[in-house]
Amino acid sequence: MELAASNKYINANLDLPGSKSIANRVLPLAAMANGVSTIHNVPDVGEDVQLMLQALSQLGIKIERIRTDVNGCSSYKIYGCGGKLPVADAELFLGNSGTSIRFLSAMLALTPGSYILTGIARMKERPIKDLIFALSQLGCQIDYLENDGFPPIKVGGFVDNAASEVAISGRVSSQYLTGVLMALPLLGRMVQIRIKDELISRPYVDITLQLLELFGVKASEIEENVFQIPVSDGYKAIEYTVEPDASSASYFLAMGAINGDVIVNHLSATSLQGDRNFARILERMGAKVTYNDTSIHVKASDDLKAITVNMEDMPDVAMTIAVLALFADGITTINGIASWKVKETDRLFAIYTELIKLGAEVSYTDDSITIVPPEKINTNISIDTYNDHRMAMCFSLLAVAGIPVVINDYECVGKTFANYFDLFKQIVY
Ligand SMILES: O=C(O)C1=C[C@@H](OP(=O)(O)O)[C@@H](O)[C@H](O)C1
Ligand SMILES: C=C(OP(=O)(O)O)C(=O)O
Repeated sequence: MELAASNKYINANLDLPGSKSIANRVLPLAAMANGVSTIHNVPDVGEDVQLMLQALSQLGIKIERIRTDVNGCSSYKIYGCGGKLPVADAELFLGNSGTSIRFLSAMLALTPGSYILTGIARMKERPIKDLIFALSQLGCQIDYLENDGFPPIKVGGFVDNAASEVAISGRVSSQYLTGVLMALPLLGRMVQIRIKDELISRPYVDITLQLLELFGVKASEIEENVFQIPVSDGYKAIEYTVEPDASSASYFLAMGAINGDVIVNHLSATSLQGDRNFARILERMGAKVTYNDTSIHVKASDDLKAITVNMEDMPDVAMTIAVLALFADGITTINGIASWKVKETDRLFAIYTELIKLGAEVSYTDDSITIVPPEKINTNISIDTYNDHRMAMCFSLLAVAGIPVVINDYECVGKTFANYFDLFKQIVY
């Protein structure tokens, strides 16, 4: 897709689609709950969430679309199975959705049925070993069907061994801990989970803990990195509205910082998602930022300036900062991004390669990237997107900064935001 340079001052007031991370927690929790839940603002524009919905209906969960909400979202009724899935044998295709495969692997491993979980070729390169190792401590039976440590896997034949403590690594992905936290309340007894090394992407675990509480299970962190699941009779049904996706918001807030005045509604300093803090990074780069009760507002102010920043808590929107570095005065260093290598693509390689094409001087280590912007950014460059939605969305910012660019295979945005470029064109041109 060719994106012409825009010199327009961007004025936008946006209602964005619901959060993938929240939807992909709430939907399986509602599926396992006792009773019928109603969930609003579920993004139909995101393949990851559609794959989760599809998997749940394959497992026999009744799901009813009851209403169309704004911007490609719907409200659904989820008929919870009270922890007893109607279908005991299924093969689930989960695309390249890390949340779907990690959360469902954990939940299904602790139920009596037999299930295969698989995905696209890249999914088969994304590690899952640390999660499997934790689940096997509870008596879960799990086999790797192709390569050790990676999907596809087969889970089945769970026999509870009454373990009261599980140790898990949080160094590669926080999604493993989230999966275990979501699955354990189904056992109904008290269990402790201990992080045996370090925990990256911590704000995502906070989303999990807050949502578990809404579903009636108050898991607590009894000491740093030790989590306790209480005795419970499972999840209760809820009515809930999914917040807009704060990672998707980053592209529009960044447009405000480059050349505009952008308001994103229904996100605030108290939103569940850690990426709510993205605008605070824009503020450090020189944008004028206001957090209101029900919106985040970013306005261009001074020229953008380079910063050194640790993005371990916000790995997804760290990519947005990497592109903004092109327009910032000085040298940007982003630390805390080791997890980039195991996401939709090797994001370290992808970001490095595409920034170089644009004329930047870029270097990296295992968990950092340093970007020196060129005097003049190369125009009309074809940006490869590596089947990674965020590559397409963050490099689209070039057009907003007045640099014409071509985004190859732009349809990859469908993973979380199929209508991204429709919205982009509406507000940028
Ligand atoms: O739990 C979640 O919803 C997510 C956690 C993060 O992954 P890691 O914990 O693997 O960094 C993030 O990158 C991903 O987009 C969504
Ligand atoms: C890393 C991501 O997704 P996931 O791990 O859920 O596939 C993402 O959306 O940037």
